[in-house]
Amino acid sequence: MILLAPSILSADFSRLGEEVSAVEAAGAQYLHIDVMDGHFVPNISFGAPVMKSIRKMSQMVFDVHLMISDPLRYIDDFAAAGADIITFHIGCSSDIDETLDKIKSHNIKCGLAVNPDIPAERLFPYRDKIDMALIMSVFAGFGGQSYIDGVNAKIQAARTFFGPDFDIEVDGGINLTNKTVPIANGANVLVAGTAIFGAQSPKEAVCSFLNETEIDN
Ligand SMILES: O=C(CO)[C@@H](O)[C@H](O)COP(=O)(O)O
Ligand SMILES: [Fe+2]
Repeated sequence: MILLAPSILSADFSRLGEEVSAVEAAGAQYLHIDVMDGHFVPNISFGAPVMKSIRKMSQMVFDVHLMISDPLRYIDDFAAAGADIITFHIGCSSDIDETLDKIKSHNIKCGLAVNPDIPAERLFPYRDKIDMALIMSVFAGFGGQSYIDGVNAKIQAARTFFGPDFDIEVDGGINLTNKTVPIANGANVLVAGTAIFGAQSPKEAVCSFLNETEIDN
């Protein structure tokens, strides 16, 4: 089964509650929450207080993507704000094992991410500790970039290594035209920001993603 994770990075923040309700009503299972600090990536988005506000009105799985230098420092805040999954990047300054343990101490799922220039193999030593691998199909930092086809082999390598029952999320540049590409290479969780919240009707965009992915599978 394919899981869809609309990224609120591309939502209209003046109507964030309505935007979240629309994608939830359309059947999106995850809500992807892109946190950027202007240091690990050259862009700033929002933090735990924004997530806490929308937590009150949504039952979706809150899939937090931390693009920040020192994720360990903020795990408690995002857990308290209602995260269900917290993913951070290989290459951040926190100790990876310590950060994974911290996430687990809150009884929530954890993931590890790799940017396009980092091999999937860097995730492999953490197999027994992580619940999800996030393969970036753009360089983390901005919505609206184009899917990098060079990551397809990495998605395949991750699927081969982690096996059929493991969550492999792909993030960046995915739209209704190319969504079959990450799926065909082994992804089962798709992030889409611009293709959903940039559409005239985010609700219809979610339905199209989900209907067509059902057909594909
Ligand atoms: O983490 C990121 C970007 O760093 C993503 O989650 C983007 O927000 C996805 O947006 P689109 O590429 O779908 O516009
Ligand atoms: Fe993301």
